[in-house]
Amino acid sequence: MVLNAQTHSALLDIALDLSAAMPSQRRYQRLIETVASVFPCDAAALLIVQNRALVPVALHGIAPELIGQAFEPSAHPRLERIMSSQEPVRFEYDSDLPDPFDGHLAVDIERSLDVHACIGCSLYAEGELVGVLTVDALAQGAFDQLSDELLATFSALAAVALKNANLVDALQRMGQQQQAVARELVQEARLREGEIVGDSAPIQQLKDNIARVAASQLSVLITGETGTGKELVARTLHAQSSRAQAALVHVNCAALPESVAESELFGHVKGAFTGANQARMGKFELANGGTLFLDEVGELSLAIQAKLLRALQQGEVQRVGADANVTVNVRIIAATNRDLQEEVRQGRFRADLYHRLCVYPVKVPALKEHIEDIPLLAGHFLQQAQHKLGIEQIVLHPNALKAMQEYDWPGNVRELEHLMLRAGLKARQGANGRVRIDLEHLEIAVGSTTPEQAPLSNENAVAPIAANGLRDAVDQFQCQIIANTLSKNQGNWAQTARDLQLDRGNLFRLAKRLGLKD
Ligand SMILES: Nc1ncnc2c1ncn2[C@@H]1O[C@H](COP(=O)(O)OP(=O)(O)OP(=O)(O)O)[C@@H](O)[C@H]1O
Repeated sequence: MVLNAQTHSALLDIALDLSAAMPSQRRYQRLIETVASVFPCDAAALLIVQNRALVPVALHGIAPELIGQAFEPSAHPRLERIMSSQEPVRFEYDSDLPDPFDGHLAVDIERSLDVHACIGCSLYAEGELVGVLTVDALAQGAFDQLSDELLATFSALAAVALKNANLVDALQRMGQQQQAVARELVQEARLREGEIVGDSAPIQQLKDNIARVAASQLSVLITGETGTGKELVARTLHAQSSRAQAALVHVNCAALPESVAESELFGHVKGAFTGANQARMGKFELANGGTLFLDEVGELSLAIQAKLLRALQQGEVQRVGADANVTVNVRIIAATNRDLQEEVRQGRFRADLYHRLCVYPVKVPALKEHIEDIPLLAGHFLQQAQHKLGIEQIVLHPNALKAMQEYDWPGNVRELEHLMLRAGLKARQGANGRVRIDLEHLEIAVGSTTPEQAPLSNENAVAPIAANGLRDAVDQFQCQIIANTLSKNQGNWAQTARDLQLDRGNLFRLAKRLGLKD
């Protein structure tokens, strides 16, 4: 086959395009334009096989609205003929098989349809039929000089181009699907695990601080008012540390009665005391290789503080009743809402323990110090409320937001979290699907009255009978009472159960049924 310079450069163009990164549509159009520039034709079409039909993806000299339409081979005998042959098919100028593009060709070809030349090539890539290329010309015998060899060369290149574009499309689709799945997973993980929300300067500084110390093995003391997010900070710190794959063991020092504190922290051997029927690991051993989070560390008695200090100094623990020590490799993160330095001054906290714990102090700001994060935080908690309460969409009225920005937040972020859940519950009454939280749904009085001081209005006390009947109204009323009491008790379920004179297990079950608890 002897190629002239124009044909040679056209083939080269197609070959080069094969490896170039470009959108499929552009790849197809460049291919058909190259074909049209080499073949003495007035119209050309590139069609791909999709669900056994042929779909035009690039056209030259044919009405562009045909792109994307499906041509069933059974209804278009010329296309059927081309598809069933692996050689180029030349249709006689007077062939009585109808042209698939009848009525859509450029005007002058249309007029001479009965006397035009037409060739079709099936496009095979790796033995698979991927498409069809057709060329039409006004002039009778226009393609007589074209060799089958040249047609086959173009067809082979066109087939590979189609196959490539299909692959790229499929990969992109897969990529998009994977991205969507990944986005969902991230969203889910965020909702489950919790992330530090906020982009104010104090929160940014907090995040920087966490990132800085996470990679080290230093003991960290997290301080801040109640509900500011100290536990969340501890979890984030552990998750960003090299111990992230190991356990984060949480010890609530405030809930550790003196009598069992030593055994809880260091474990015991069988028979160490009455009722010790089995040996048991303490929290230190459980956290071996990981992180031990001593929450509310300021509540520990001086006696336990002494034992804790010894364990930290020696890197060893002794189970109650045991003779030998066990070596442990534990990173300590402690948290308190007390002013520990003041506690040291008052003789209630050991100075040496304080210095061991406070190698790297991290202070979590009170919510009133980063009030500019309220919109982000409120949005975050409303999204959670939306999930918990099965609401389609919750929006916040600007007046409600303004009131929240003027409020004092003595209970900090936890108070905001509970307020958003309660407001969602209230606003949901009688609404279907979409819910808007207005000022009236918030229990904060403008002028910084705390919720506890706000009078319990009739509306708060008794939920109106909802559209869904008494059962729904009772549920909503119970929800409201539990959420209110929980908020008053700063999220403490045991105290809430006591206040409501309910057994804790019964309260948990009820809260779960009402969607207040996971
Ligand atoms: N910046 C924040 N972004 C998202 N959620 C937050 C943030 N700060 C706190 N929270 C949420 O507020 C709630 C209270 O936080 P957390 O329990 O960590 O507070 P705390 O300071 O440990 O409280 P306490 O001193 O009473 O133990 C949690 O549900 C936590 O996920």
